[in-house]
Amino acid sequence: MTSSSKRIVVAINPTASFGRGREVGPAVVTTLRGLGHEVTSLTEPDFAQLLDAARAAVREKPDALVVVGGDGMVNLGVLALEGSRVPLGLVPSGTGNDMARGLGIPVGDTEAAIEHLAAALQRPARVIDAGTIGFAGGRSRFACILSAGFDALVNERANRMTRPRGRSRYTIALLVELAKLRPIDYTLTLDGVVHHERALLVAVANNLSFGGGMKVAPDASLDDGLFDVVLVRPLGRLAFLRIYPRVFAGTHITDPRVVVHRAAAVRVEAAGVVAYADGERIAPLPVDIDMDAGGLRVLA
Ligand SMILES: Nc1ncnc2c1ncn2[C@@H]1O[C@H](COP(=O)(O)OP(=O)(O)OP(=O)(O)O)[C@@H](O)[C@H]1O
Repeated sequence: MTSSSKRIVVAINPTASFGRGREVGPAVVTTLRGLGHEVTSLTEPDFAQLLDAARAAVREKPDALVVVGGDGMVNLGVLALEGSRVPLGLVPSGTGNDMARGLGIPVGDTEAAIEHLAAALQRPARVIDAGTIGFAGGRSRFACILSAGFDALVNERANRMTRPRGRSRYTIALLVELAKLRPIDYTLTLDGVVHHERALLVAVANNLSFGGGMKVAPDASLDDGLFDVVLVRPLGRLAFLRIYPRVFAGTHITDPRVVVHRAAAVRVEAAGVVAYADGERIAPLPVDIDMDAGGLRVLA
């Protein structure tokens, strides 16, 4: 083994992106072993068992935990690494892959992503922020974006759909939900200040995009110790459809009905709304979100 050889745990979601990236996990393991690293490969029948296995592996203090999948697998990594200084590596093979986009990790080119990881393993890890989420009966963590409102409904619908594959699934889910568009009455507490807001969505963002490159919080920084809290105030369906394509470029935030706050502690309350984070279902509101500044080390 060379002096730069590392002990690496690779946690794989073979079902990411509807199983399209099934070969990515084995390719990561083979390539890293070929480079002389000592690799433990983890796959389990479901997310909960994989999280248990990853947590057990992290207790052995490996040099890195690498996740292979989409943002849900980033979420698994963030949960498994709570309280640990072990860095998180990522080879994206999911549908949205928004964390990889935010970190500058190649998306849609597995070979390039593995090369990027192999190079990052030889550098000090980058320190970024994470978020903690408190809700009735539990707590969780996230790295990308917590959303609660229209976008979460779209996410929920897109997750239930099996086709079309890729980003257009989100567009179709969006159009279906758009037909039922209703403003939500939120109570937001931002660093102790209470705001009552009628809005279509609230996104509490560490990373800038969700849904496969939709830059809902284009100015969000992964290491500024603050969340960008994006609100979209009520819009008619046509106005919403006009603004929607602008989210891919992030230019929607110039619309006066889009409001961005910055805060480190956020409470989101609204009746009958479920919070999603990193594309995973978290819990019905209310949720309390706290900044964990510098809480995550990443290989990027
Ligand atoms: N064997 C398994 N291991 C891990 N996760 C699994 C497994 N089977 C199903 N899943 C589910 O996969 C989801 C995570 O998928 P992931 O984020 O990796 O890919 P994706 O949804 O295609 O991508 P993205 O989140 O970037 O859109 C979780 O909700 C998890 O419950």
